[in-house]
Amino acid sequence: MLRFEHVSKRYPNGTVAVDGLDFEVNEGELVTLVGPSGCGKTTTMKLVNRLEEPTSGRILLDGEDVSRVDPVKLRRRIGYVIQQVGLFPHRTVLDNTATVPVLLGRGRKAARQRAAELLELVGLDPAVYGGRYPDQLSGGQRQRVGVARALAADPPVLLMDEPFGAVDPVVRERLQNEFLRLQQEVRKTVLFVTHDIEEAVRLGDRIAVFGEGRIEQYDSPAAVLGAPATDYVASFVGSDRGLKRLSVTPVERGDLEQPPVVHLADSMATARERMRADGVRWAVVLDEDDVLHGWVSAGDSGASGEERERESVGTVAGHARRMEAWLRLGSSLKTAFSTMLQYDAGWIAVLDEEDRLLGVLTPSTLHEALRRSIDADTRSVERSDVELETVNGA
Ligand SMILES: Nc1ncnc2c1ncn2[C@@H]1O[C@H](COP(=O)(O)OP(=O)(O)OP(=O)(O)O)[C@@H](O)[C@H]1O
Repeated sequence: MLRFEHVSKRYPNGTVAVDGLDFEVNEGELVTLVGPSGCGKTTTMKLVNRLEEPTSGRILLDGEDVSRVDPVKLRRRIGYVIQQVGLFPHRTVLDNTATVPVLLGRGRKAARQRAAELLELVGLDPAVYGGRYPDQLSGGQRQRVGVARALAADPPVLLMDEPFGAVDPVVRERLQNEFLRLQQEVRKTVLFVTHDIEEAVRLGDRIAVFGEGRIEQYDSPAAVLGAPATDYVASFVGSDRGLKRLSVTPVERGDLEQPPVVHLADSMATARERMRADGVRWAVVLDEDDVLHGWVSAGDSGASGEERERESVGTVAGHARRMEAWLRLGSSLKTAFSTMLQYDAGWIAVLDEEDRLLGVLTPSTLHEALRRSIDADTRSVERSDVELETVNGA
């Protein structure tokens, strides 16, 4: 879809901003470019939409050399979102968003209709925000308008240069989540510049780690964190990369425990029987629609016969306790861990997309999943040790 072939850029003052870039971005892929200030990330972006021209090499968009495409036509195919959003201060949010469709010759009415849809898509109610002016918005809201505007021409490619750099960390995380959800819907080919490794890891399908005008590693987030290709990458991702890795390691089916499951309408005698059969002292409780309700305990094992008798009376509904912590399958181990801490819970239900219970995560299964993630790290270290030994032994 987008391909860099031996691309270099030397500015007239002699600065070599990028030096022999070779990489490819697939259609619908979100690639983050990460690296310290001045390593050439912004220049790389500007070469794509021809705000800068390469000194050597070429860039292909859908197989076509961008240097042969008229820059104005090219930029219609490429949305551009920058940190200083650059909204027109004297136009309303709706008109700002409709700017490009109007330029593209869409009727004003159709363009505004589309703009309203896009504002909706980025989480701004057009009825509330459409008539406001940019200075009547928060920084985060302005960024959303910037994203809506970039999407307005429905370009297949989006270039985003630190779009969430100017907002506080909480708003930033919200914008990142919203953007991920939006990207699931629109599936653009995205180049996203950031100097924040956490942001790169959260958003990227792949990450290009830049150092001094070159790509040091181009890989999945898990690989960049788990097996940094060079010392430079290792120091850039930080010594807490094991922890960062939690945010890219998903909860998998194999991690789940399967406690007995009972329904609110079941009798307690049935519930106790199931727990006894499984050798456990609690069961997950679902309501009549199979939606998570909570849990029920088998009761105190030291209870007298009479007490046990009482505990067995009636339905599960009379004994069940609420438990609302749950996760989707595929959530990160980091989310699992923080949910468990937040609810101070001994277990968390894991649900599928249709809210059906798939199993539960307990501290011990979470621990195993953490091990799985850390082992993957250690294995990659061992592998390089082995290579060294082979070299030394030869
Ligand atoms: N127009 C220019 N003329 C000369 N040098 C430039 C020009 N633009 C950028 N540079 C230099 O090229 C190098 C790469 O700059 P670039 O803006 O691409 O880096 P960056 O990784 O995006 O940095 P930041 O994260 O600070 O935005 C820097 O040394 C910068 O000073």
